[in-house]
Amino acid sequence: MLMFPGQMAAEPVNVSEFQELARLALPKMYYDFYCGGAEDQHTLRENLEAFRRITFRPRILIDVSRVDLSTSILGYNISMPIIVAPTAMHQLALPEGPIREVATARAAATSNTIMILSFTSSCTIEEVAASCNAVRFYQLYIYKKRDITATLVQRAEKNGYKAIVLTADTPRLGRREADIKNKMIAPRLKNLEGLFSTKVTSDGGSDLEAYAKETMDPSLCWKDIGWLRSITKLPILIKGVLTREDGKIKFIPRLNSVVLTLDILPFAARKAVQVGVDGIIVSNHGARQLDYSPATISVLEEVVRAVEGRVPVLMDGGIRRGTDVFKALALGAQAVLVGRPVIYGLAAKGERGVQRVLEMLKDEFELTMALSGCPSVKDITRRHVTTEHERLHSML
Ligand SMILES: Cc1cc2nc3c(=O)[nH]c(=O)nc-3n(C[C@H](O)[C@H](O)[C@H](O)COP(=O)(O)O)c2cc1C
Ligand SMILES: CC(C)CC(=O)C(=O)O
Repeated sequence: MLMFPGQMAAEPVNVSEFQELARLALPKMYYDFYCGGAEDQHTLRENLEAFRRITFRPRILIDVSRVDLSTSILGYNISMPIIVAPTAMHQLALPEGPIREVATARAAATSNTIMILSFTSSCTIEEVAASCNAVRFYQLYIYKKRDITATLVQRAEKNGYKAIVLTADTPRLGRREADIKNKMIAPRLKNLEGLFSTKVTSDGGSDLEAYAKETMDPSLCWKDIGWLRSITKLPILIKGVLTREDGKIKFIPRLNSVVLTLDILPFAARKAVQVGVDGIIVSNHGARQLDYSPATISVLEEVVRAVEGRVPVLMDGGIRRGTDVFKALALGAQAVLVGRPVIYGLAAKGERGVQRVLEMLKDEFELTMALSGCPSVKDITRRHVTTEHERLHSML
């Protein structure tokens, strides 16, 4: 956003402008941490670019005097198919005052949508739960010290979180070169106070990476979903399943609904269903883990097909416009998660900023629906978009 000296900053009108405000507001180390991706950041660019290669097939002369964006996820009614992704350490975006993830949760509540609280949050599970009536899911990393993970799951359950989102794409942290150069600090995790010290120091690079190496369990495998199910009644969402080899896992009967945040691959999608999860989130962790993973929107349909409607599929990665939300729904997602845009809102304007970002995406999505001839989310179909693959195929 270009500004002349003395000129008042105009209110941002889109998510990119919020990003610029966040860049101006944050110390470089934190801004780099939030906006960066892994290694060459190819996937980071692709997450955005792949949306631009999808075009619309809008319909006309359909009554769109009322447009209904509401939907439901795992039985929870929400005002729009846009929910808050789990992102770490909101304290870095909003250092003043005790609020942090509480501000994000309150904004989600005002927007009548779901917030997924990160395992690496600055506020505690209890603080966020007490702050508002947003429907909350709890994102989980499985630590080498299983009892710590189990304690947090129990606290989430006790405090009214409605599902566990197991992030499974992080046996080790992706190589984020800006964090290495900046010597990114390790999180101080209030949730772990009295349980475990997260104070680690790297030998000259990213403390965050050293923290992940020290804590995350790289031996995590499919059978551990059985363990997780044995310690909670909550639905479980998993993030980050990858190979056909996962087929060795035995079927675990579904005891209750389970949601899964899945990173990318269709075999993984089948596996996720096989072990009895109730939903999948297609995600490449905002391009922060394995660089040269495909853009999530480009593999969404493949995953949706593999799942064959047995569980809902959600997606995240690169959602910056209401048109992106529409494209994801047309390709089979039941809802999308937004990560960085929420942080940009928080860094720029606190709770009100997050609220504005969610509102902007909602308004843009509503307009996209109207201009495409879709009065409700159920009216959005595969035939409302053309993918690059289809365009290339039609030229043969
Ligand atoms: C700064 C940052 C921190 C994140 N922290 C977490 C986390 O703690 N747990 C997790 O499962 N995913 C985490 N993610 C990934 C997000 O949940 C989500 O997959 C991603 O941000 C979506 O892409 P987007 O940022 O383009 O919307 C993080 C992403 C960012 C950008
Ligand atoms: C502390 C990190 C493990 C949080 C995270 O998932 C991320 O930065 O992408």
